[in-house]
Amino acid sequence: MPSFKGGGSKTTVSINIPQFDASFTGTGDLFAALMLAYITRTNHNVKESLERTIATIQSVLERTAQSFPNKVYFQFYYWGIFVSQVLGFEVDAINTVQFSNHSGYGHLKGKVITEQDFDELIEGLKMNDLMDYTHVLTGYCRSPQLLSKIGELVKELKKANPTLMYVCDPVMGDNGRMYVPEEVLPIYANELLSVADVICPNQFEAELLTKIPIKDKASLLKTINVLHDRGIKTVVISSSELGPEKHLLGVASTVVGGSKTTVSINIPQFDASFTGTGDLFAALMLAYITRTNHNVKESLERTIATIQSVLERTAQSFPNKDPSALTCKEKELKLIQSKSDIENPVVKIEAQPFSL
Ligand SMILES: Nc1ncnc2c1ncn2[C@@H]1O[C@H](COP(=O)(O)OP(=O)(O)O)[C@@H](O)[C@H]1O
Ligand SMILES: Cc1ncc(COP(=O)(O)O)c(CN)c1O
Repeated sequence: MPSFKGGGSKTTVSINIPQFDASFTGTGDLFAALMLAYITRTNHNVKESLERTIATIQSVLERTAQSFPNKVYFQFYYWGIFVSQVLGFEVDAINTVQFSNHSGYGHLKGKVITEQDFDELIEGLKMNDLMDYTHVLTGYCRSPQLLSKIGELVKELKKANPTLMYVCDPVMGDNGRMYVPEEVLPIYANELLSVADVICPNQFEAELLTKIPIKDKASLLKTINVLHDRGIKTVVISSSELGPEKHLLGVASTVVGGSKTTVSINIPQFDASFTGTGDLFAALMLAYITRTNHNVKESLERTIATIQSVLERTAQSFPNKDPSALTCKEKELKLIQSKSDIENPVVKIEAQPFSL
């Protein structure tokens, strides 16, 4: 029964809530967050806030019996989580780091989770029989020991569910610079690639993994083939510098039943560098590769369409500023504002068969 005392006049309202014949966990959290939103929107109109909050929770509880077909398991930071949820995946996330902010800012405070922390979380999931994952997506991780454990876990999960898809985003660096300890490289190269179904390095990361410098389309194709030869079904280079002027080139390649399809896409380049786009890319590819059953052309097109609209909205939020002059904070990706573009991306750029 919320009550508001403002300007001397008090309003108190109550609502009858149809009761479900079960008890749920999480509804109190939901209630508080919804009341916060509606009290803000209505400027403390407790009647409307209570009504909308209860209406929302009632519909969530009604829908709770319908479950999603996919249960994704995430191991990283936050950008991809929202995208996966919007695209219909139920997400369990383990933050491999709990930082105050991403590493693009001048200062970084916080903690990297330890192997013991990780073991405890996995133990709890196992004790409750919650390890029925359909997908695993790994991203930013600074600890080689932890990455190695994640590799073991993926093997275990695959034993339990042979159709589980593991998408490995080997987050190590960009533009010739590593931003994680270099000890993670051999773990990706020797332990994680062998269990990955999909891998999505950027150009620099692909070079690190294969030791092949990518200077032209031929060396790019060679890199992709080396990664396929390691048993990876779908290899995606999220961006390379081989596009036409003011464009990046993205490439995706898949081998199904012995036949290979490789496509590329020209990505209009913004005059700024953003953080989180690689995370977004991996989460989007996971969703579309799943939906289209490894149709790399459609997956790459929809992924790029989505990211382009997120970046446009991000850059346009300061229309009087040159994108290259935006601060780190101003460049935080406008994900929530892009929810409908994430749900229904409009493909404007077609991917083409990749040819030399
Ligand atoms: N400056 C940019 N202009 C246009 N698109 C970008 C830009 N930076 C990133 N992207 C988009 O984000 C995707 C992933 O970025 P990329 O740089 O490859 O990953 P990472 O962040 O892991 O280095 C690219 O495929 C591209 O669509
Ligand atoms: C915490 C964290 N997570 C992930 C990333 C990777 O960012 P991106 O998706 O742009 O590759 C970074 C960038 N250094 C980061 O600081």
